[in-house]
Amino acid sequence: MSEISRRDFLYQAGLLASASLFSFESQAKVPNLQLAYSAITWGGKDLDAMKDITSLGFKGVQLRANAYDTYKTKVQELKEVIASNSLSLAMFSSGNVEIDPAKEASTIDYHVAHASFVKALGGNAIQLTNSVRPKDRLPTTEELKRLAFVMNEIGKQTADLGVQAVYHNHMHQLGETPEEVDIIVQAMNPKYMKLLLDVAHYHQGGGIPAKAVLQYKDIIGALHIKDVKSPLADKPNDPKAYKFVELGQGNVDLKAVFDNLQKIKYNKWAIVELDGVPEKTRTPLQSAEISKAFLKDTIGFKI
Ligand SMILES: O=C1C[C@@H](O)[C@H](O)[C@@H](O)C1=O
Repeated sequence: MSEISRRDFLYQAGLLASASLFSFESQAKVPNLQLAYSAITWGGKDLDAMKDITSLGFKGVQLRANAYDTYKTKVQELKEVIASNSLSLAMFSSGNVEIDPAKEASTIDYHVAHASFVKALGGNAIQLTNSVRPKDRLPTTEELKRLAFVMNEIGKQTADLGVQAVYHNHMHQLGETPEEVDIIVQAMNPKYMKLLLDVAHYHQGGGIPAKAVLQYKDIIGALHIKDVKSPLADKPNDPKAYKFVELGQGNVDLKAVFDNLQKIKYNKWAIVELDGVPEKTRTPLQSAEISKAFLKDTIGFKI
């Protein structure tokens, strides 16, 4: 072998070796992270959702408050369906928190009832959102702190049942921008409340989700792994228009998110979520397959 072809051979061999090392490393990227998928895409057809989610190899499911309405009087039936699909109930969308003092007792009772339901299903976490963002002005610091205060009260009571309450950052709610999220999170009592960091809502609110992973590493209780596209080609006059899309199809730097999850050795649920199929021609299962392919091929997960 001439010196040049020998050098070329060694170079190619080196590339191959580092390529296989890379794929090995990425498979082991966040070894203790648990992947779940949210039923929201199936629009209330939870039984179909669980069948599809299991078929794709995810280990957990997030159900929504509609499941409470349907199954509150037949909890065992739902528990058996979850178990027969070899799934865990990773998260339950418990709904909105009221900050009006007159509604404090009823909002606490509402979420505590959901927490009992979740406990009976074998789950241990509920997600809190809110619909109290003022329409005509920015929220005040007092309003943001008041939300944290009420959530702390909810979290205190659900903790007694063995259920962790988590605050979900969300567009058009209290906690849209990173600054608002920070005020809320700083006012949360970490003994009772954790953060569900939704990376797509956080990105759309102007934040850098990978940075938030490091910033909130001690208080993150769960993640929504999702992607969002903005602006939209069909809404050229609205630069703020956005839509949720399958993983890898939008603007969220998910690779950076997973790099930082690796740094913090994240070991809790990461729930893949897509609010609705972005293309009418696709089924929820087909959209989930696209996201799964991204997790395997780009992030390196073995699912
Ligand atoms: O409960 C939810 C409702 C959706 O609006 C949202 O995008 C999602 O993150 C969620 O958890």
